[in-house]
Amino acid sequence: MFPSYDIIVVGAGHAGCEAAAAAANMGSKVLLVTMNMQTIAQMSCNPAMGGIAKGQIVREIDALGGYSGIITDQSMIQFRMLNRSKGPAMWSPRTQNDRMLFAAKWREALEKTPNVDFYQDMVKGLLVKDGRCYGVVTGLGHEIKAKAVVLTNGTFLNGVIHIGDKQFGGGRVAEKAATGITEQLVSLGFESDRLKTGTPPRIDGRSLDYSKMEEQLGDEEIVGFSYLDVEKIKPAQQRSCWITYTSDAVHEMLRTGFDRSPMFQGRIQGTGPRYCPSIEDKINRFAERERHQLFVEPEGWDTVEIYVNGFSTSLPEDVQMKALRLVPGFENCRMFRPGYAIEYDFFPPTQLQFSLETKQVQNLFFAGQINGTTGYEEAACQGLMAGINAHLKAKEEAPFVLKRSEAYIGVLIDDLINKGTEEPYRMFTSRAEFRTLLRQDNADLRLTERSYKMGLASEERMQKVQQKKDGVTQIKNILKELSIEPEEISALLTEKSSAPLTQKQKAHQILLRPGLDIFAMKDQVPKIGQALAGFNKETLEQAEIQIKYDVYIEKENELVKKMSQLEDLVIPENFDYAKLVSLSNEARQKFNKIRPHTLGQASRISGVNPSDVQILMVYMGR
Ligand SMILES: Cc1cc2nc3c(=O)[nH]c(=O)nc-3n(C[C@H](O)[C@H](O)[C@H](O)COP(=O)(O)OP(=O)(O)OC[C@H]3O[C@@H](n4cnc5c(N)ncnc54)[C@H](O)[C@@H]3O)c2cc1C
Repeated sequence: MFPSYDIIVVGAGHAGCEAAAAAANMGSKVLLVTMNMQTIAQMSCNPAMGGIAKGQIVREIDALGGYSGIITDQSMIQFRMLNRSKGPAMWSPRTQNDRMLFAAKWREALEKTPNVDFYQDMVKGLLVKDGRCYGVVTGLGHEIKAKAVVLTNGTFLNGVIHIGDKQFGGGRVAEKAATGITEQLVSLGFESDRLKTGTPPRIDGRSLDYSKMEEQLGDEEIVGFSYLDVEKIKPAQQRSCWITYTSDAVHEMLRTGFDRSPMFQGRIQGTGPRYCPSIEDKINRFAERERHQLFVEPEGWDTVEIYVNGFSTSLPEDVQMKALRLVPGFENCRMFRPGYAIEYDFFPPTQLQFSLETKQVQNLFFAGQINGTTGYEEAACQGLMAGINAHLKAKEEAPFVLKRSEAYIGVLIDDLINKGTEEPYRMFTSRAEFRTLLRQDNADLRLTERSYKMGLASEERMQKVQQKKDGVTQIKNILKELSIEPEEISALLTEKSSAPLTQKQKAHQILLRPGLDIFAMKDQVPKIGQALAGFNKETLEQAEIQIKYDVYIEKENELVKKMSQLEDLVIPENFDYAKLVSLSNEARQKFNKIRPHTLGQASRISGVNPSDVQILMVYMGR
């Protein structure tokens, strides 16, 4: 019934969809097996993409030729560039999306991708022989063969849902849990563990009083995620979000449910996301806080359903409802669906190689929540990388690995593999040491060419990047050569409270002044306006960032060079750590388990001290 495939992707969540698209676009014949084809690219939690650090990841996925950026742009109902008041390293795009449109666009995009076949069934096990995976076995008993398999099971592996004292199996509410895979992998020597996450109740927007809330408008300019020209909504069409707050009364009401809370009664085994806690966790941990902010977010264009961001909970439904009705604007609210918590199996990611192939079983790749991460963006980027690497493995080519200095995706995978995770891992800008280099505005400059050379990013993408690169160089040269007389710019300098020029100065030098920007200079100084006519906004902005932040960028580049010296020191594959008696026990255990490839990698493993690295270095003759 089934031909033999190059790649089988198990699960059509954010990771699975990107994995299937990437492998297929590189030329592999792909089968996407998922339990329910109606839930392809389902947003399990809030209908939003991007945000701090996550926005950078979506831009990187797009730069590499993934679909998440395009689909997010096509389905957004609101756009905001967060952190605009800070330096560009911190700018992070974020969208509110139409949940159903997002999923529909993903399915459409996959159906239009040549080389992707679909099959709806639950994968119950893997075909493994001599330490190599060569296919899957489904619930209906089909054995389907492939050169490599990517597992992206999300929260479905032995998932258990909790609402108050009710508890039932499920991968998401109203969807079955997946069984069989964990048990088989454990029997093959994999370690698995439990994590948990939660989601808030969904409310009927017609029952809310928005006059009691603060309106949160979208930006006046919509930048979007994709570097391609994707048609987006007009700023005026955007839907607003709203802000309201909990209060002491709300907290008191929530506390009445603590005795039936799965979290406080110890009925949930897994660790939850520290940075995205449930409301009961927040009022418990931050008891001194009088109120917590709630974001009231529409779920789409044609629905009245509302997502109450910040009110994730697994308390009993009656308590959820009573507490919500004490929130300003929610006095008469009607509930569509209660909030719930879910716990599920994951596989500590220290069991993976940088390609996301497992160490124990060759040609088997893991991506997404199965690796202990949380978030659509974190899942999608792993899916993309696993899809690329599964394709490369099937073609017997070298893996594609991104360094920490090249992409947030590199930081994420490096963290997972070297540090593992004991709680759901999400990305933050603080996890990246080279933030000035890893900006959302330059992901295309950083990554597209590499992807193009590998056969993933399209010709169109590559041409756009080349144009941008050339344009930036030209703008920088123009500004370096263009002399501005004091009287030509005096009005602008006065307006910006900047000291007047005493003699002519190069435009490049003037742009370095705080408060001055390239667009004002272009608009108000005719000579500059003429010289820069013909460059688009994105290219001008890029040139400005590179000019203004040149010193910081250079500093980070220097640091990258220094750090890469350790990255170049390769540790022999079968290195015997038992020989190094002065290593700490913890370091020896971790080195044996993770088997770092370089001294750089060894230095980043959690529990390894600089002294351990020094011992290694001395032994290796440095
Ligand atoms: C209740 C809940 C709350 C969440 N809250 C947040 C949050 O607040 N913030 C946040 O950032 N993230 C949150 N998440 C996480 C976010 O949804 C996930 O990180 C993201 O969706 C993971 O993507 P994924 O592709 O790894 O898996 P998923 O999106 O879970 O997709 C898994 C896919 O695999 C399929 N599948 C599973 N097992 C099998 C099998 N054996 N055979 C065939 N198909 C299979 C499923 O049908 C599904 O299509 C939440 C998730 C849930 C469920």
